[in-house]
Amino acid sequence: MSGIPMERPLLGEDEAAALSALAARVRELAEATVLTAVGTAEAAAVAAEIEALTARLAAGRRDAPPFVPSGERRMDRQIGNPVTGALNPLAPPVELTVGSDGIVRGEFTLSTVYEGPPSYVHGGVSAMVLDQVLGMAAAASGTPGMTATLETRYRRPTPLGVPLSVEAKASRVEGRKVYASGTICGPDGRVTVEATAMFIMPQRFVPHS
Ligand SMILES: CCCCCCCC/C=C\CCCCCCCC(=O)SCCNC(=O)CCNC(=O)[C@H](O)C(C)(C)COP(=O)(O)OP(=O)(O)OC[C@H]1O[C@@H](n2cnc3c(N)ncnc32)[C@H](O)[C@@H]1OP(=O)(O)O
Repeated sequence: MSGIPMERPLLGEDEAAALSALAARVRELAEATVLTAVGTAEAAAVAAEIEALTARLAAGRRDAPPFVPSGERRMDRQIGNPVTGALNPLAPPVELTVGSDGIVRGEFTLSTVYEGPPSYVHGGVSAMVLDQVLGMAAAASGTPGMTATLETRYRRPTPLGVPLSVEAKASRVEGRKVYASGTICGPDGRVTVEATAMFIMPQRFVPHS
């Protein structure tokens, strides 16, 4: 069992906006850190200032990432999610919409903090994005689940620093299992990564009938 409590505090609109703005600044900080050439003394001075800022934030620490109150869909509540969460500096973040056709779509740009091969996106980052998007497509089919399998096929390198699109759809539901597939495309519309996945609603979450 995880040591993080399942119960989540709910953020009000103002606090969610303020913390999302904070996360956006921290994202800029991460990229500036990867690219900085200010030299050792300045880097050490900035590190000390950041340590002090971190202590200020930690002065009011929650036991678990908060949620936002239920939006249009329950799955939009996880504002600390590492792919879609505006509150999480590690999230690009990828903004997703669910169409009436059940297709989950999003556009996003990945900065150099996600670099794998020089100038291209790390394959694990593409897999993480696809896991989330296919998982949301599974959930949109009415049967949310945990990832049981995820297969990625890297057709061509995914470029950093340019708009990418991602989409996914559930293809079939078999009891507690949902199958989904999706793609990431570059700005030219060509597929860079394809994925298929199977999600399983854990037995313990199935309501007893
Ligand atoms: C209501 C809540 C539901 C969950 C919450 C989801 C919220 C969704 C909301 C918003 C969408 C957001 C999107 C999120 C995207 C990211 C998701 C992740 O990152 S998930 C983290 C990574 N994945 C794990 O850590 C899983 C670890 N594995 C497990 O917990 C279990 O193994 C699990 C749940 C996958 C299955 O456990 P069992 O106990 O429920 O299932 P058994 O009864 O053992 O098996 C059922 C059938 O499935 C097959 N099966 C089980 N695991 C399999 C596997 N890994 N691969 C292939 N088949 C598997 C079995 O062979 C069996 O097949 P036969 O019915 O007999 O034919």
